Amino acid sequence: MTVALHPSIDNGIKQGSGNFAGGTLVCKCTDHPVKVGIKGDVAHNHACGCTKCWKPQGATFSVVAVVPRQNVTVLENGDKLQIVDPSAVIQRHACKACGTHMYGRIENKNHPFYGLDFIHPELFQEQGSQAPQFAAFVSSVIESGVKPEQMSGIRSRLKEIGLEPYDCLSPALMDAIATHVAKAKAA
Ligand SMILES: N[C@@H](CCC(=O)N[C@@H](CSCO)C(=O)NCC(=O)O)C(=O)O
Ligand SMILES: [Zn+2]
Ligand SMILES: [Zn+2]
Repeated sequence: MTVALHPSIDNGIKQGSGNFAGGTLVCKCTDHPVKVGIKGDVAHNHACGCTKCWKPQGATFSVVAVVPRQNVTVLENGDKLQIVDPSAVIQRHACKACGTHMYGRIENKNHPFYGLDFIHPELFQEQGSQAPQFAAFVSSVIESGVKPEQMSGIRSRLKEIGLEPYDCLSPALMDAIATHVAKAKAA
């Protein structure tokens, strides 16, 4: 049986259009859904195995990407949003009614990723945003109950669909973090 990762990638990765102009993220509520507008395409889209990122029912991974924070606007029913964990680095604004995370914001101005918000592209009403590029925090799925002996099958399946598995972030993002830290130390 094929390992289930996340419904938006289990049947293969659908490539983005390359010219996605942005769209609207919609939560799972049938009544008064929260709507968040996103300008432009997402970047660094990835499957994330960490325990903190929102996953749809039954999924082992989340699919999460970043956008500049100035490109994110709450359009409708923002009164339903609440911060899941105010002490987390990424403050995830979730719908109180259905639990869907609409955007995650970093408020610490010294953080390497300050200025970027984390969003879940599967919530776009529109098609064509950037496809997932890699898988991050893969070993962390064990913290959500996956058995260590299942990891080999999970990593193989990620590679099969074209997502290189990493146990932290991708080399490009880890390099960006290290560059930020090195510059801060030098200053
Ligand atoms: N093993 C932990 C890892 C959690 C973690 O560090 N997650 C990352 C990636 S989230 C999107 O890629 C992170 O930056 N978290 C900061 C935060 O969540 O505030 C676990 O699984 O919980
Ligand atoms: Zn909702
Ligand atoms: Zn995560």
